[in-house]
Formats: sequence, C-alpha cells, structure tokens
Amino acid sequence: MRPVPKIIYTLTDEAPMLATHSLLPIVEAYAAPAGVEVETRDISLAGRVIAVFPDYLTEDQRIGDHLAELGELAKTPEANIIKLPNISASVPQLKAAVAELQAQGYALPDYPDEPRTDAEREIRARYDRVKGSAVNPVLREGNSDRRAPASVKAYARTNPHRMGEWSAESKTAVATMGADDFRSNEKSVIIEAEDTLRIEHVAADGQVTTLKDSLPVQAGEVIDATVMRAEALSAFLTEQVARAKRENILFSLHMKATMMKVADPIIFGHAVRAFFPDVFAQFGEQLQAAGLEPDNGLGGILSGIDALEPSTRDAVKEAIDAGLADGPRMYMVDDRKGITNLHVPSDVIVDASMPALIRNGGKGWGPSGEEDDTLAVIPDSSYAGVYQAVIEDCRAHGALDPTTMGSVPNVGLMAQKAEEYGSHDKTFEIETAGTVRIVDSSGATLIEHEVAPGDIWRACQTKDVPIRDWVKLAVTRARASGAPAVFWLDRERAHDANLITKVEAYLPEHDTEGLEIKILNPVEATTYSLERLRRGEDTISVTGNVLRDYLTDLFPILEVGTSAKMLSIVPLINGGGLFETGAGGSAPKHVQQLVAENYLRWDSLGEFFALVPSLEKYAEQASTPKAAVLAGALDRATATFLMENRSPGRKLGTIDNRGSHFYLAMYWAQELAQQTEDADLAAVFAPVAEQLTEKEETIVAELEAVQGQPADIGGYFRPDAAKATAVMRPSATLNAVLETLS
Ligand SMILES: NC(=O)C1=CN([C@@H]2O[C@H](COP(=O)(O)OP(=O)(O)OC[C@H]3O[C@@H](n4cnc5c(N)ncnc54)[C@H](OP(=O)(O)O)[C@@H]3O)[C@@H](O)[C@H]2O)C=CC1
Ligand SMILES: O=C(O)CCC(=O)C(=O)O
Ligand SMILES: [Mg+2]
Repeated sequence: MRPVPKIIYTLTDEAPMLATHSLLPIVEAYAAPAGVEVETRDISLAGRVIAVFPDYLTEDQRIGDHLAELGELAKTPEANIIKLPNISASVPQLKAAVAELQAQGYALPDYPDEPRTDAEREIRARYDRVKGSAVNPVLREGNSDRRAPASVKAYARTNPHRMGEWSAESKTAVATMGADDFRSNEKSVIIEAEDTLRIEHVAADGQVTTLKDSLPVQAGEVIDATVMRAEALSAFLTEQVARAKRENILFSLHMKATMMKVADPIIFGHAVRAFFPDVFAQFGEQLQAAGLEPDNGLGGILSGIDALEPSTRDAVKEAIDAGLADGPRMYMVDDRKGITNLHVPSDVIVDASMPALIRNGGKGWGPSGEEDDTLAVIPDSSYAGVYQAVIEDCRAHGALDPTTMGSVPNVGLMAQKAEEYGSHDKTFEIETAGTVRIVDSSGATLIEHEVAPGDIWRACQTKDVPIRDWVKLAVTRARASGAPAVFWLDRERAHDANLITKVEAYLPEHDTEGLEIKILNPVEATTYSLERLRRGEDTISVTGNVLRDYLTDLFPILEVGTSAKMLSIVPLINGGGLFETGAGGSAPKHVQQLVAENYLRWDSLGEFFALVPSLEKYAEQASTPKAAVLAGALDRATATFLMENRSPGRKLGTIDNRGSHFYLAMYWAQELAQQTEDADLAAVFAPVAEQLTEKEETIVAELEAVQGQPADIGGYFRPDAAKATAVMRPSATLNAVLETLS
C-alpha cells in the first residue's frame, strides 16, 4: 500500500521556529476543511542532539530521528516537505545548545573537544553527526530552483530598499590566494565503472595509512581532490592583515565554516593565528594544552581562558588586547559587545555577509561603530573573483538600482551532496609529509598530491544522475522564462572541465531550439550577468553547489533587499517535492529582539511562497482538488499581501511577524470565500473572512499591545512550547476565529 500523502512542515530553530508557532496553526486550520494532512517533524538543532542520545535520556525526553526519516522520505515520490532554515551549528553553537538542554534536565554528555577514550570518541562521533550543515544535504535529494517571484520584483521596483552609495575611490577589495589553494591544485577524474575507492596517505618512509577505506562510486561520477598549502595560507593571511593595516581599512574573513565544516574551521584558525601572531608565539603551547584551539575562534579561546593558570590567563588576555590594538581595525559582528569577525566561525558566513557589504556601498562596521572600506579575505580563489567583479562593477558604475535592475535566478547542482558540500567526510588536515592518493579497487592511483604537515587535503564527489537532472532543469527554466541560461563553469579548473564535457553531452538530449545557453567562467559570467542586470534584463545562473549558495543570497539581497523573499523549490529526483523557504538563514538577531522587546521582525514570505507549490503538489499526490484551490487562493492572497505592504517592519510600533500572519490569513480567507471553483470551501471560509475583516482593528490592536516589553520563551535552542505559543499567539480574537475552523 502506498503511504498516505501529507505535507510535512519542519520545526527548526531561532526566528523561523518562533514564526512557526504563529503561522502553523493558521495553515493547519485552513488545511483541515480541504482535507489536507499536515504533520510536523522536529529537525531543530536541539531536537537532533536529543535524537542521537536516546540512551542518555528518559523515555519522555526522547525524540526519534526525524531527520533520517525525512531523508528517506525525500527519496520517494510521496515526499512533500516544507523546509524552514535551521541552525548549521559551529562548535560554539553546539556547546551552547548542549548546555541549555543539560540545564533543562537532559543528561547529555559534554561535547568532547579532544576525545581520548573510546567512549569519548563514540560521543564525539554522535555530535559530529549533528554538527555543521547536517540537515540540508540529507533532504536535498534534488537540484535547486531559486528565484525572486514576479510579485516580489514588482514590489521592489516600486518600494526599493536602501542601497549604500558606491564611490569610485572605494578601497574595498577581495583578497584571495590564487596559488597553492583548492582551486589551483584541483585534479579531477570521471569514474568509468562502479567501484569502491580508498584514500591513503603515504609517508616519506613509505608507510601507508588509510584515511578512508571505503568510498563507493558510481559510473559517470566526477571525483576531485585538491589541497590547500598551510604554509602558503599562513603567509597569505599574514600579508592580508598587514595590507588592511597599511591601507587603513577593515580586515574581514569570509568563510562557510558551517557547511565546509572540516576545512573552513581550520582555515579560520589560521586566520586567528595570523591576526594574533604574538599570542600564539608566546602562549601557543599553553593554549593547546588547555584545549583552546583557534579553530573555534577568538570567542572560544576567551570563554575557556579560565582553564589557564591566572598569571598566564592575564598575560594571554593582554596579548590579545595588544593584538587588537596593533592590528588593522577589524570588521565587527557587534561593536557594542566587542564581537569581532574572528570571534565565532559561524557568525560571518560568506553567502550572507558579502552581499550585505556590497549592498552597503562596500562598507563594513568597525570597532567604534564606524563604517569603512573593507578588505574581504576569501582565501580560496575558486569563487572569490565573483565578488571582486561585482565590487569593480559598483566602483565603476555606482550602486545597482533596485527600481530598474533585472534578475539573476539560479539553477543549482546540489542533489546527493554534490561537490564541495559533500567533502567533509573526505577532508583531512595532514600530519606528516608524503603523498595523499585516491586508489581504485585494482590498486591503481586515480589522483595524488604531495602534502606537507598542516596542509588541508580534500576530495569531493558529484554523481552523474544529479548532473543530468541539473542540465534538464536549466533547459526547463530557460524555456519557461525565456531568459538566457549561463553555466558558470571554468574550463581552467579540473572539476569544471569535467562538468563541461557532461553539459555538452547532455544538452543535446533536450530541445534547445531558440534558447540562449552559454558556458562562461565565474568572473565572465558575473560581468555578463551584471551588464544585463543593469539594463533590466534577466539571466539564469546555472551553477555548482557553492555558487548556488553564494548567488542565491548575492543577487536577491541586491535586487530585493533580502533573500527571505525567494521562491526556493527543490524538485526531488524521485518525484517528490522539497520546498525551502527563502534562501537565508535562521536570523539569530531576530530572537534577541523578540526576547528584549517582544517584536519579531522575521518575514514569512518565504514560507508563504513555499506553501503554494507544496499545496499544488499535494493536490496531485492525494488527488485532492481542494488543495489546489487552497494553493490558488494563497497565491492571490500573497500578491495582495505584497501590494498592501504587510511584511513586518524593522522596528517596534508597526506590525511584526504575527501581524503579517493575521493579514495573510485574512486575505487567504477572502480569496477562498470569493472563489467559485469549490462551493464547499467558499461556504466554510465566508464567515471566517467576514469575521477577520470585521475584527481587523481589534486583532491588530491585540497584537500590537504586547510589544515593548521583554518576552519569556523559556529557552533559546529549545524554548518551552507553551510559553513560545503564548508569546506568538497573543490575539484571543484571532485565535477564536481560527478555532471555528476546527
Ligand atoms: N537554509 C538554511 O537552513 C540556512 C541556514 N543558515 C543558518 O542560519 C544561521 C544564521 O546565519 P546568518 O549568517 O546569521 O544568516 P541569516 O540569513 O540568518 O541572517 C542574516 C540576516 O538576513 C536577514 N533575514 C534572513 N531571513 C530573514 C527573514 N525571513 N526575514 C527577515 N530578515 C531575514 C536578516 O537581516 P537584515 O534584514 O538586517 O538584512 C538577518 O539578520 C546559522 O546557524 C546558519 O548556519 C544559514 C543559511 C541558510
Ligand atoms: O546548510 C547550510 O548550512 C546553509 C544553507 C545555505 O546557506 C543555502 O542553501 O543557501
Ligand atoms: Mg546560503
């Protein structure tokens, strides 16, 4: 028997999770009369921690492994999952979540920084399953289609967001290595037949150590390996610190330590060392002995500093202060709290931070709250040139204009952990000089690199089925939109050269008559797309997984001010649907604001946009035409919502997330009451529409009345459900109207 179709709404973290406490009851209430089944699954950071330690917890504390369950579901045609952003935890975030759960009575083990015993290694392995980007790669069993809906572009054209001015004299620049990095050392092969490979280190004396004994591969799969040279990386970072100081601009490092969860924290650690050379020259050994590694940032060192004996502790603090005073001014995460760019590896993630810098006229925030030009350091040169090209374009032509600019939607290759995003279980920090090689089952070496201690070696894999599907999706989108499609691939890069042969082989499988399809390297593609963008023209970017991540924040943030308003669909390869909400993250700053002043400025447009295709998919999966009626009405309601400008304001006194949900509910009910496709639904929703419309003033007043005082949600990573619901549903009038639907 086939499983009963249902929509799975994910419970995640931070702002989107709080928003769910208000929005989901509306969705459930509206779904019920249409016979649409909606269920939830908990994939929050706290939920995932709980799920991997059942043996440490009481029966009623346990949660099943919902992520694994959804990962299996995503491989079936029945999948219909609405995925909100979740925390991809860095080590400091993971430790904070564990501490909160322990304080709530969950007897979880501490996170072992340096596991020594087998028991500790086993605990660490469980935490490693939760760490970093552990959710998205499991659910993304399809490629990505992210774009700004036409209604959002129309809204931005008439209500443009603020864009900082760009000066031709701006000293803002991107610094990247260009040699001895991942891009320049990359080697790539296409696998001919299914096999199981292994990764080995061969020391100078011939001793062979297995780094990974089983790497199953399929025919047609692209396997790459590359290495970043530690010595060159250190020298490069030291030079950038000096350059920022010399040019008197802000120093900032932009990485993705949450997704590249092995390589990027190591690179982050190198940057901390480069910024504070004296700290590590003088106290490196003591810090290491106390487990205070720079990979978890300056914040990790400062928070564990009491482990040092008092005189050393004070001397380290002094040396850090001296380093901050002597070095260039640092780009700040929060200047009032003294949180620098190098405090926490997850605070400044490249996808969200670089566009924010560009949107702001190339200015970052310095230690005294001042705005200034910035040296943005992106060590690996694979994609850094994209940002440099945008910066040069803005310097030459000024800021982009949201009232006239076109759009750059994205078709991204991401299925089955494609490319760099699947590299973390194949990334190694090298201990001894020698070579690292990938060997097939016959013993033949496919790829090898010479390595030195400290080098970061990594392998990536990209399966053939996803590549084929990606080419098809690109053609489908080009046909549907009429825009040219550009594959951002670089013939000079080993992996990309292999992808180009596949793209050239698979394109003829489709009808491309009349379509404009190009292959350009990332810098050329940026320039080409920007020229068109400035002329108001649209250009589809067809990219690999990392550029997908980067560009689906970059262009939306420039075009419509935020990536929260993106439509983000993942047509799953086996026929199901995954509907991501927006393209941004879980907005920790918004939670701080809610707790401080009971105001949540999270914009749920991404959720509204995801619900429409999810309901359409449900209509098809469950043969329930009423679901399609709900979808159509929601689509029209969302357009009204945008036109009437019902998104949350940024500040107290306007409607926030909760008020925006009320308006959506009102417009949605009005549309359902008015439509003529389904008389039953029209009859059910007529009184709801009438009451919501009539009571608008009362409901808005009830929602606004709570603003301005602190709110208690009883936890950050795992709030108390009843408290969070009370905070997020403060309008008795609205709740009573929704109640009539149940
Ligand atoms: N899909 C996913 O699951 C993703 C998860 N993450 C995770 O999210 C967390 C935070 O990452 P961070 O780098 O701070 O990026 P965020 O996208 O969370 O934050 C950057 C800023 O984006 C804006 N923003 C994002 N979404 C919305 C929304 N719906 N409504 C209003 N504003 C929004 C806000 O700023 P402003 O309005 O001031 O511009 C916010 O402060 C991390 O744990 C990260 O790993 C990150 C990306 C994607
Ligand atoms: O999975 C993550 O950590 C972040 C995902 C992300 O930023 C994206 O897909 O745009
Ligand atoms: Mg992203």
